[in-house]
Amino acid sequence: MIKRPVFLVTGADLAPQALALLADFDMVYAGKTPTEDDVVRLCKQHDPVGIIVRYSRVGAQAMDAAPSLRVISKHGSGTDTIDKQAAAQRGIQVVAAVGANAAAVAEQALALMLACAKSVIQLDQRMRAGHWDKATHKNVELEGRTVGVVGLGAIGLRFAKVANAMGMRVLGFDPYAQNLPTFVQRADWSSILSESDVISLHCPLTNENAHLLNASSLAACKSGVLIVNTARGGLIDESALLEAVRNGRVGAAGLDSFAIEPMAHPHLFCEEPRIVLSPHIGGITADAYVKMGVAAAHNALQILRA
Ligand SMILES: NC(=O)C1=CN([C@@H]2O[C@H](COP(=O)(O)OP(=O)(O)OC[C@H]3O[C@@H](n4cnc5c(N)ncnc54)[C@H](OP(=O)(O)O)[C@@H]3O)[C@@H](O)[C@H]2O)C=CC1
Ligand SMILES: O=C(O)C(=O)CO
Repeated sequence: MIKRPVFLVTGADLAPQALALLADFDMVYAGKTPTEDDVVRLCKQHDPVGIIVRYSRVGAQAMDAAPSLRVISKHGSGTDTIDKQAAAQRGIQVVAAVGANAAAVAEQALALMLACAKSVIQLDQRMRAGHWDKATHKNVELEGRTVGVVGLGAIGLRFAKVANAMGMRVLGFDPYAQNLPTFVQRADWSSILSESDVISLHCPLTNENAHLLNASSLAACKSGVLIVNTARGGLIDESALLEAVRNGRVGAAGLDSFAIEPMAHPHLFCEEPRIVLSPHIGGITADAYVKMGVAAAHNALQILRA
């Protein structure tokens, strides 16, 4: 029997619509949260022509373990867990399904911003404990406030558009984006820090921006700033953020991404009611899951068939 080419998926499953596109391939699944070693082992065992990255790191060792590997296709947008330099050196192409989960993540960022501004989780917990804080608590009104959007790509621009429709002034920081829409006012980093009432991160994690928000940048923020991070945990120094929430420099933080995932439990973030948490789920709605799978399969096939 002729052996069919293999796709390795670093996750437990793919949407049926994506699988239909890959019907000519044998599929191998690395499980729910595979380690880099799992990926290396499966590459050695199955020599895939393509890897669809849902979760996990894919480094040089995995690439070297799969001589047939030609494409690494991200089931989503951020490619920070893929060693792109090692891939380029080996002639392996890296592609991403940018845009497939943009609506989902922009909505998650808006949900976290609103949860922070309106103390949604905190007040819910207080009421369940028998408190009625109407006379003592004041929420933040977002209309007329300034939001600093960091990264003006598929997600950042969608988020910015809705924020602007809510009456917010939108400042945007992105050294690479061109032709910004009129509702975004381009700003330098120091203006983002000094003028924003809300800062929402929507840029990739790269070598140049690790700990973009750290003790010194947080100290330059407006007192009470709301921080939203649906991008990557590594963009924030988490200890500095925790300290800034505790001392009130940061009014509240809504986080969907963490330096280490899954986030450890117990974690100091869980002790702070003004930190709202979600388990890196922004990009995962039922609709986005299908769109990401289809785009990841389609992108990989385009490369294999070129
Ligand atoms: N929470 C979740 O589930 C999800 C999180 N994400 C995260 O969101 C990020 C953005 O996604 P998406 O909008 O689809 O990606 P895009 O590539 O469409 O947009 C990112 C934008 O940020 C720019 N950028 C790069 N470096 C910096 C920097 N140092 N400062 C400011 N801007 C920068 C990019 O420029 P250039 O194109 O030149 O690099 C690009 O314009 C992803 O990289 C990922 O980390 C994405 C999807 C799901
Ligand atoms: O698309 C991405 O980058 C993600 O984080 C998916 O969850």
